[in-house]
Amino acid sequence: MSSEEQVRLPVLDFTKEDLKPGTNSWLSTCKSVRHAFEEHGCFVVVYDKASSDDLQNGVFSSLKELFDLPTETKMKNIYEGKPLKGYVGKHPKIPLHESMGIDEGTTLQGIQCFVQNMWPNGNYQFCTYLLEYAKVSEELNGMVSRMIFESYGMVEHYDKFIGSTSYLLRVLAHKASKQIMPELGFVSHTDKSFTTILHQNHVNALMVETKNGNWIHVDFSSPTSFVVMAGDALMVWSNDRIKSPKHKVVMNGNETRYSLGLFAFYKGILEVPEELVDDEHPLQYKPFDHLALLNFTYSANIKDYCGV
Ligand SMILES: O=C(O)CCC(=O)C(=O)O
Ligand SMILES: [Fe+2]
Repeated sequence: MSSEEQVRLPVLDFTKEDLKPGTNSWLSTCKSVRHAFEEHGCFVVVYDKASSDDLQNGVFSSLKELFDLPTETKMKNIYEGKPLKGYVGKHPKIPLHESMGIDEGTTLQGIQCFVQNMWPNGNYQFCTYLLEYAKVSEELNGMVSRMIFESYGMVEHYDKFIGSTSYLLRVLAHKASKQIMPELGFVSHTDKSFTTILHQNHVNALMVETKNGNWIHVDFSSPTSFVVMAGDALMVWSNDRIKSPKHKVVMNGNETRYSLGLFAFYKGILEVPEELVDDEHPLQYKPFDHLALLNFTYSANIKDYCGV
């Protein structure tokens, strides 16, 4: 095995009791977050607020129940004019993949609205478990966002930023491959979000491209593990200090993989802060409307959208 193949993503511990703004462990974690983002574009976080057996079993059995619904029902997950939020499945290039977006998925209203289309008589368990999980994921995203601002010396911008953030929760199912060889579950892409928080059941399948162009497997099979991923908007905001990494899902083995992604979007115009422009880092991007990027063609390069 070459040394490159042994590269692993950093694992940051967010379970420390005193991980609160102002403490030494907060300050050192801020540094680790910035370093991990700049080196890899993503990292694993250990966070135990959603790891109880009850919540884990509740979330993943709810997702099984959801994806076991008839395709016609799942196709009712439509958000007019917002193609990235609806149902995706039965795609000939990625037959193992199915996913659905839950707009405003960290609110009871957002989840109820989604549930109404799937189960007209309601589904109390689905609402309760998904909301509880989404809240933990949002909390984790808030901590990471604050650490980003703080680590670049701009903590005063955090409150406005997080107050204008909206969330898309995407739930995904990847069936086991029937082939002996590993099979592509979801094509290589970068996220359009500012940050993405990923969680999954015990089935690993995520691969991330390293700076050197090699693909590595990401193990986040523990109930306490999350992946934090930089999206294109963070790449823009950081003026290319942080690169949004390419990633894909490759299925191997004989179990269905359920995963959840919380995608954070800024409701407004994002621009590179002047503090992040200097001789070494000339301005790379024009200000851009983050939510409008969602409707820009999926495969487009961010440079085509708002590059200088
Ligand atoms: O299922 C995963 O772990 C990744 C999903 C993903 O990359 C996405 O939905 O953008
Ligand atoms: Fe992604």
